Amino acid sequence: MAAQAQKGNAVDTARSTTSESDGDAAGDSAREREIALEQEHLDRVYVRLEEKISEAEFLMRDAARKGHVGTPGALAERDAQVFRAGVHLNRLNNEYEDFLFGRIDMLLGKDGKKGPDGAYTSVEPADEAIREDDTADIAETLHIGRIGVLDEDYAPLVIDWRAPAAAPFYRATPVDPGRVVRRRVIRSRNRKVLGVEDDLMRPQITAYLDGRELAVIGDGALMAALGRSRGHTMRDIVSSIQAEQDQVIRAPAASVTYVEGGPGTGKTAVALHRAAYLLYQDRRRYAGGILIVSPTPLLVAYTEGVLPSLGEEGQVAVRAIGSLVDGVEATAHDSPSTARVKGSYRMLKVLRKAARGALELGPGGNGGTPCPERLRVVAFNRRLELEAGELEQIRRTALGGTAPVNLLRPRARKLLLDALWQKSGAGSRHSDPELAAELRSSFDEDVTTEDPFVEFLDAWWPELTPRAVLTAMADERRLGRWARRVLTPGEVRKVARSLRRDGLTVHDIALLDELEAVLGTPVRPRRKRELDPLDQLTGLEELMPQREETQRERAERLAKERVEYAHVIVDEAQDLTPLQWRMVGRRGRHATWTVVGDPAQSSWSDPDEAAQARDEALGTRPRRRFTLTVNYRNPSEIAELAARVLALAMPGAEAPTAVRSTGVRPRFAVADGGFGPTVRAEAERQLALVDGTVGVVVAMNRREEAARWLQGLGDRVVALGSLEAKGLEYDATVVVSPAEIADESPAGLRVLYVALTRATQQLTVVSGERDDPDADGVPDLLRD
Ligand SMILES: Nc1ncnc2c1ncn2[C@@H]1O[C@H](COP(=O)(O)OP(=O)(O)OP(=O)(O)O)[C@@H](O)[C@H]1O
Repeated sequence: MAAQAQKGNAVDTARSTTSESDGDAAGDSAREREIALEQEHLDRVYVRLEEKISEAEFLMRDAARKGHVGTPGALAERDAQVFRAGVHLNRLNNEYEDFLFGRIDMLLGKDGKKGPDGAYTSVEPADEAIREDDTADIAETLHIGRIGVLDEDYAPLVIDWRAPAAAPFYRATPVDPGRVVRRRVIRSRNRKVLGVEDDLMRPQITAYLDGRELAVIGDGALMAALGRSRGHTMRDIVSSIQAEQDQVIRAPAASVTYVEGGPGTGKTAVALHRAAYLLYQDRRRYAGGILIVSPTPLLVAYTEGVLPSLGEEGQVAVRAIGSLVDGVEATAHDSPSTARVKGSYRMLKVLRKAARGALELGPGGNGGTPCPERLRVVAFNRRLELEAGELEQIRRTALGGTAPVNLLRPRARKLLLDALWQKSGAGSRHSDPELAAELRSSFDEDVTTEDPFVEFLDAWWPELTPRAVLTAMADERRLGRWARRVLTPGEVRKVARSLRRDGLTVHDIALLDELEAVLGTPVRPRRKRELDPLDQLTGLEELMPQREETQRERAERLAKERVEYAHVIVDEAQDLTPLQWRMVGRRGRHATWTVVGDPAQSSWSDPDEAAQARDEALGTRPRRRFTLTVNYRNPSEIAELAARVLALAMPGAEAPTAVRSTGVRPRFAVADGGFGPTVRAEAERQLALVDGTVGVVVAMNRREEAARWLQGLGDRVVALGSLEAKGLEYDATVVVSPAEIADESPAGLRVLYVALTRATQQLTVVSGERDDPDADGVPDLLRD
């Protein structure tokens, strides 16, 4: 269903002035003329791009033939634009709908200076740009696209969307238009221009381009974009970024950029576009990688296509919070009360004790070879022995302080040798210190080359893995010991029980990462990787006839090898637990940060504790704060209903302003008996009404049941647990039993707020008995 644009003041963009009406013949021919003009330009762009790819191919062949062409850095520098053009052209043919998507027509600037991309730099118009009779001439026209393209005379055919010259395309508003008179969004596919949508920034003047009055076509690009139906993946918003979003995307990368905004304000979209922008601004700096932390694998999958569509993927790792530790991937959730314990600061003490305590369990931590209770060796032809009590004392001394347990093994080994040396009595034989030292050293060699000593050490001070310690914590009695005076017996029971289950949960990943830090990894000699001079060229492999590794594969490999990043972007930051903040913080100790979130959507029950952890992870770096205020996802009818829950969840919090209205009010249905038939019927109804996707959101413990209710309805409909709905959106949603969702956890009302704000067009709320629906089916929690 097409959404109707609401001509309100909510959007920080121009409302369009339409100089034609639908079906009007003059209007149609104006549209066709404008489309033909843009087609001409697009054709020129493709001719130029093809020239550039030929250049790129030649260079590549040449580079491969010669084996090397200067230092990798210099090569990358010199040819980066050529390579990128080639890569983009390759993809353009297959993937990109809108390579060239924008245009701005501008007045004469205050001065005649041009920037490196060939565009005039002045933001404000010259005094004489507008004549007294409110007419003006267009002095400069810029086309905006996914990459910059210069013609043979170095004049800009297309400006990269991230270049400073493109900023007016996003920033200009009727209130503050700068030099922009008309902003145009161009829609194309397969090299064919399909349509144009214009917004007038200075509707009060009559502007001329080449002696002809400037045409204005269509109803505005934003509304067209918002009305489109949703698929299983997110689209980029590059052609309709709004001014307040653009401020965030282009904010300087220093320190911490902190962005808050309600549901649907574009936080995730902005975060992804910011990653692409930062890479464009300073590719060398971000060669250290950008990490985007996402709350769920579903959201990672949903947003996966955005960066490639912006021409970026190699240096950006998008990871779910449950996949941040290499080699493990967790998707299962703990119950809210268990998650609360596992994510809290209190676990730090428990983990430190567990890491030390697990040593006593011998190699494997749990059940394997038991920890030996005595050490017997022969040295200098004497039998020497250390008893359990002595060993215990040595262990305690070795463990003093806070150093990582695995790194203390050399210290423990030294203490053992000291004790054996003492027992041998050999120390008293020589008073000459040099001779004594020599004797000691041959004693040590004697002992340490003996198998029993080596075997003893391996069993008595094994190298512990985080996984082994976590497994050891699954024993309730043992965990009780390690958590004494920190967790209650009930909490110990819950944590131990959850660790006994198969597979790891999302919250276990932060425990593993913390244990990794507490245990430490002994340094092992690493094999040096040979440096291939061509290795640093992005996109190279796509042009080489025999590539060995795709860009994505290489990105994955680099991500695995990488421990820290140059920039960290945290999406849905309100949900990170203290331990998760510590885990993410370790990956960005020297990074700059972008943190986006909405406290009103937090599913974490102790926001103050999480805020403290966030502040610790981000350190004392100064914060630059932004607030996004416009909801681009929900029509006002849905946003109004959700705002009722917001008022309960966070009294006084302000909801973002919905930018459009569909005239379709949310629907209420009551399930008599079981939910299954009603939910299925409502989902079927939604499927008939919308072209895109339908999401059915239920309390977490009903997920599997809900999947069964929807069996056979096809892949346009999905069942989701309330926590999985985070960040996602659907054309239509069915929210099942608000009361169940709200009662799931202390943060349940905020989780319900998330569930109610997922739909772009239609929302149905299904109530059960527990929801206490009124005669209209409106559940208690959603009544005015
Ligand atoms: N400027 C824009 N032009 C077109 N679409 C936009 C724009 N800004 C946001 N959107 C669309 O609005 C929807 C919501 O955006 P996004 O998911 O980034 O919001 P969010 O703030 O992260 O929401 P939530 O907090 O609920 O997860 C997306 O479909 C996005 O593409």
